[in-house]
Amino acid sequence: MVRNLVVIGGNSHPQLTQNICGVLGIPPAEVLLSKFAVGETRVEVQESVREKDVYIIQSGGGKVNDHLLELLITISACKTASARRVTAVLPLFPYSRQSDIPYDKAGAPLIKAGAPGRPANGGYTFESTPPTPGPGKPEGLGLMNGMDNLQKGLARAQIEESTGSPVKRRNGLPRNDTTDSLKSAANGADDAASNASSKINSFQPRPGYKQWVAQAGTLVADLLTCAGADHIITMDLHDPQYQGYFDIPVDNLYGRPLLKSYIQRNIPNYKQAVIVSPDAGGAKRATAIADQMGMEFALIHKERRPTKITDRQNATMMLVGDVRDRIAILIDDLADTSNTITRAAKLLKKEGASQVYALVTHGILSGDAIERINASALDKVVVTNSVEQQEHLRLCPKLEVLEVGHVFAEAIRRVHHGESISVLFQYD
Ligand SMILES: O=P(O)(O)OC[C@H]1O[C@H](OP(=O)(O)OP(=O)(O)O)[C@H](O)[C@@H]1O
Repeated sequence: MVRNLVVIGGNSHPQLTQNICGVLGIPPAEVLLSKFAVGETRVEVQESVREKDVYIIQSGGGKVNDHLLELLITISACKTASARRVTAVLPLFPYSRQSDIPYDKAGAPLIKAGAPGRPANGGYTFESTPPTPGPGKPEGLGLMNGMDNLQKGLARAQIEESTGSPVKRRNGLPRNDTTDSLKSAANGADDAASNASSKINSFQPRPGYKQWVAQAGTLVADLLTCAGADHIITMDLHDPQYQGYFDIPVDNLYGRPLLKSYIQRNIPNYKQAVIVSPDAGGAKRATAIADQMGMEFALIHKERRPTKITDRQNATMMLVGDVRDRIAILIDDLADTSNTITRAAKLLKKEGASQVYALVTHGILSGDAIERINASALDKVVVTNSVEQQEHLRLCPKLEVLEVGHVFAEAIRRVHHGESISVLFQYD
């Protein structure tokens, strides 16, 4: 029996909200989620949430920016309506792939070359510009400027003291007669100062400083907290360290038990199959499954770390491991354009794999991902319904969908009753 628990579903995945509420045995709360003609989101919570434990379900696929804003407004609406606690349930966490800036092998940000002949990273340097002043280092421009102003001021004070008249500044005001040496001292000081200031005016920071890649992951974490979220529930975060961006509890559920059970039930003689990670980033995730199931593991190594689709298409891929005459099972956290899994499947078939399965927690499948899968060497693609899959299922005969509603329902029930979440995955 769940008391004082309210579940609100956003527009991103009404079916999942229904499934979760079905397991919990409560109806979703009445909310009006609409838009003004201009496109602004409008949220009306149509029942009382005073002193209630509220769970708002909003996933990260589809119109991700609209859904995020809708979630923020709904959190804030519940908070200001005196909800006791508000938990944002994000089956696929939006922006979690942007928790760091893209970088190359040397650790420098990947930025466009600004001009012909400039190195691929745009001439990025780890040196700060202007250099930090310090013992034995040349003075920075800022410090020089300060010193020059001081010298100029002192020279002027000397002239004024000896002549008893104010010295004309370089602004066209009448100038009193002064001794040549003092005049030249003052003018010299002015020249030095104006040289320094023209250096500042013409100062161009190095290209690495002009480019700034937004760390949207940090901002999204802050926005959720500022809107009033007290707790986050999500699944298979792209980068589990992203939890550290929050100063509220984050429960990162695993999709692993669902994927493992699919393998056990549906892949014939699965112990002879090979678990494959399509890139180094997902190796930990895939080896965890291979180890727990006593299966072999292979890795596809991408020659360089790509950040754009075009980069990914150009990246060289090579297989580390043996898949000849065996079923290869690709494991990844998400498929967006599906470029990663379709290219990996092509390579695995070339290396002699008899069949290729892709088991992916979040089937975002944007743009022409479905067409790409249909035309690919993949035999089967298995995703969870952390993102809406009805339309994908209609278009893709190779697609199979695993239900996650009961996992989120159980997590909500446990959080509501103050029970452990980790025991949920203790024996997976
Ligand atoms: O379907 P796609 O459009 O090909 O995208 C899917 C890939 O993107 C993500 O990794 P990402 O390339 O962001 O980097 P990482 O795993 O190296 O962190 C994800 O882990 C997949 O491997």
